[in-house]
Amino acid sequence: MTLSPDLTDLLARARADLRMGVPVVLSDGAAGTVMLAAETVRADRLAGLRTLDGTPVLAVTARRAETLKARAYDGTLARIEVPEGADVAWVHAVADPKDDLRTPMKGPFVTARGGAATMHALALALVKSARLLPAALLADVADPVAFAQQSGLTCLPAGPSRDMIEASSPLHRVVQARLPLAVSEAGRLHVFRPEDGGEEHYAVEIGQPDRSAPVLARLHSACFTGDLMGSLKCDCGPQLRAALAQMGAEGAGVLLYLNQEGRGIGLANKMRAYSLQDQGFDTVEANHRLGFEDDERDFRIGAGILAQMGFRQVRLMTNNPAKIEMMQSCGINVTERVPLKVGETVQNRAYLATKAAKSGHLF
Ligand SMILES: Nc1nc2c(ncn2[C@@H]2O[C@H](COP(=O)(O)OP(=O)(O)OP(=O)(O)O)[C@@H](O)[C@H]2O)c(=O)[nH]1
Ligand SMILES: [Zn+2]
Repeated sequence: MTLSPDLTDLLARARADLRMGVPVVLSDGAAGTVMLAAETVRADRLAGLRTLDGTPVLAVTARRAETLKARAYDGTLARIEVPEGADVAWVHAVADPKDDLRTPMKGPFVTARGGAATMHALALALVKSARLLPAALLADVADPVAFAQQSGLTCLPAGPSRDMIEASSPLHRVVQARLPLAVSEAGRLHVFRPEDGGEEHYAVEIGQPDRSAPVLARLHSACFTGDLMGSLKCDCGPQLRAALAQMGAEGAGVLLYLNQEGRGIGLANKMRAYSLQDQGFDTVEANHRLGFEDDERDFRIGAGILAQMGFRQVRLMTNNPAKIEMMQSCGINVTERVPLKVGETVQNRAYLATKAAKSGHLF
């Protein structure tokens, strides 16, 4: 039926539900699971989860499990059994590292071994894509489709949903218009929107770059604190302005403003990482303690936008070799790396040094 939501719509709904604390049902034919985001779970919903067929488990990433000293038998994740008396505060304390140093002895945790962890991996991919803490509560349910219908919950087919989350949703240009800028009056802004209702991304085109020659390009990831607030903790704001200035001076270029705040974890999680940095952890350690990888960005998004705009060769303004590798593997030829070394401050010196030492940044 064409009026019914398709899988893309259901995924967008599921993300919104999880952010509100509403459960989502994952179905694999006859078997199924009800999931909740650990960050937004409420006491009544946790109690509801306990009335289902299976004992609830809290799925966390292997990164978070490492900090918690919980055994991760499933490779990239661990299924922590939720003890009988555990309440919402227990769930939050396991998922969120903010009080780890004050209360280091959270365990011991019992983690599940054997059996499939496919649903758990999907649940973690979903909460991550909803920009929540990477932890989810799950409990089995016998007839998932009927249960979802009775309870008015969004029901996702597990296999195809995972593929779609990992493939990242196709982007379409919705509008473009002239945007005179301080660096160049010949500016244009293009807005790209993903089919799954996720974050929009923008491209600022300066002048009329020749599509048959390498274009001066910058893939800039959103940084609310650095780009807009003038934060001294990173170099993003100066990098953004320096890139635009160089494009203005050369008369042509393209800057992608990708809404991948906090290297893809979202602003709330980035602020959690900042809070951990105030406890003494560096930028990479903070991400790991939260349960994320160092960098959760999907650079295929940027490559896809460049290709849609007709750019196949770039002179890429970056200090990050991973961006160059990703562009090349996505079919964008990086003919030259243009260094972007600006904005070092007393406050961001250690941050930049960590990026050089642990993430291979070139300074
Ligand atoms: N998780 C996390 N994200 C951060 C932190 N500091 C800055 N960011 C984010 O890091 C990203 C920086 O993006 P970019 O400047 O495009 O990328 P880069 O990897 O530094 O590479 P180049 O700037 O191209 O050399 C932005 O999304 C910021 O919001 C931090 O301490 N933790
Ligand atoms: Zn920044």
